[in-house]
Amino acid sequence: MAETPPVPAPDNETSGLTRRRLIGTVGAAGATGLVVGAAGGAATTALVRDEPPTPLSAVGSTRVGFRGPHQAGIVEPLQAHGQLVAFDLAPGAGAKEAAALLRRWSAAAEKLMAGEPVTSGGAPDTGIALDAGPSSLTVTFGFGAGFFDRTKLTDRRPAALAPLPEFSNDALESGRSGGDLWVQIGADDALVVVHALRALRREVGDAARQRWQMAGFNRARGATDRPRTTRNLMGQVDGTNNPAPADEDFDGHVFVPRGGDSRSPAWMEGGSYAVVRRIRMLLEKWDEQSTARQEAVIGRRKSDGAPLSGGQERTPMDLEKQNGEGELAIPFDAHARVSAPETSGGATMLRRPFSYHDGIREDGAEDAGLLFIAWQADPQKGFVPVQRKLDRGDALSRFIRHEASALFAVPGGPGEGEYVGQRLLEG
Ligand SMILES: C=CC1=C(C)c2cc3[nH]c(cc4nc(cc5[nH]c(cc1n2)c(C)c5CCC(=O)O)C(CCC(=O)O)=C4C)c(C)c3C=C
Ligand SMILES: [Fe+2]
Repeated sequence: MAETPPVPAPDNETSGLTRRRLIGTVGAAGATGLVVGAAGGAATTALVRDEPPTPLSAVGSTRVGFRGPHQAGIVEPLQAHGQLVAFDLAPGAGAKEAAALLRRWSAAAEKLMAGEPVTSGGAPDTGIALDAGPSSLTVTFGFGAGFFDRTKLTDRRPAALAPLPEFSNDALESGRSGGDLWVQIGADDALVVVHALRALRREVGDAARQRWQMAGFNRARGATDRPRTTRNLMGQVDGTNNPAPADEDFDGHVFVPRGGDSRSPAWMEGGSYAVVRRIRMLLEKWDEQSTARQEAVIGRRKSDGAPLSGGQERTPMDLEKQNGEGELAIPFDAHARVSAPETSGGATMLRRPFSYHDGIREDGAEDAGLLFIAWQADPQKGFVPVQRKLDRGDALSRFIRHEASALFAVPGGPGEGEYVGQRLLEG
């Protein structure tokens, strides 16, 4: 079937992230690449809703390509649902078992991202997504530092994958940090995400054990009336000053260059490094602050994300501007000022987070915050210098706790006939 151009997803866009990986939309249920439930999608819908069936919308039919220079799930617009899962290789599993797992995972991910069912070792598809389209599903795979020891590929471990330094504000839980292997799953439908999660987990077999899992969400496509950057659970517009793929130096900031560089071997060409931080928001304390105080903490207006130096959301911050009292309009310790490349020696990362809300903790506080995911060509030129500065003097740090941390080398996207990580495991 000839694929139609992708349908824009205005309310999911973040800072002009393009949909360049989106290979198109597929037509109404029954079209190539879509799977209709055993009883027929139309009949099922009519039975449940007592109304005529609606055609598959852009939300369900948007499909992202699995193959390409970069893995999917880095530059695509934020999806409404996500699962982050880390695994450790099983005792006794080495490079051979890891390569077989990555081969199985890649085959499954390609089918899942096309909206197709996945059978596993003779077991039929679980059926969880049988009547859904691909729903912008992306599956992304990464390697933690321990992977290279367990597979005896230590000499191929990138220098850029060195452990992150400790920060004074960290309260990290080891059980929810680190991991040999990482899978990021995102889609605009929750069942599509869980379908992918279960299909990929079934492929693991004896090769690895799950270490941790985190579920997240963003605003759903169609939930707002015009293009907007997403909001986080503090109510802030979050993502405005992300680098955009159209920026001249975007690839240099986010992806490892052709042939690698001094801190990344050639097998990482087209790849990126994902810093994953589970950051709890102290929401009760945050809610006690006036809106003016909350805005001063970030340096931007809560209503529309405009900088406190004036203008609209996309107006560049004027870091010198003073208010009527002769104070800096964007305070000295405002989060947006402290983290900006202009004040951090040009350090740049692409932030692509999910929010999370896991209920109430034992101390009665909300267990909610941000699954912060930062993408960069080298963490030493992105996350690390910025977090060092934030750790020293960020007004936001009084309202957040970093509770889990991981760093993964995410290799480039697979070429035709390749599996993800093949250049590492067979190169
Ligand atoms: C080390 C990197 C960063 C961490 C950790 C971090 C946590 C964090 N941030 C917000 C909310 C906002 N951040 C904003 C901007 C912003 N944040 C970082 C880096 C980290 N944030 C950067 C590099 C920037 C961009 C700075 C710039 O160039 O202007 C904003 C403002 C809007 C925007 O540009 O996105 C908000 C809001 C939270 C809630 C949080 C931890 C929970
Ligand atoms: Fe931030």
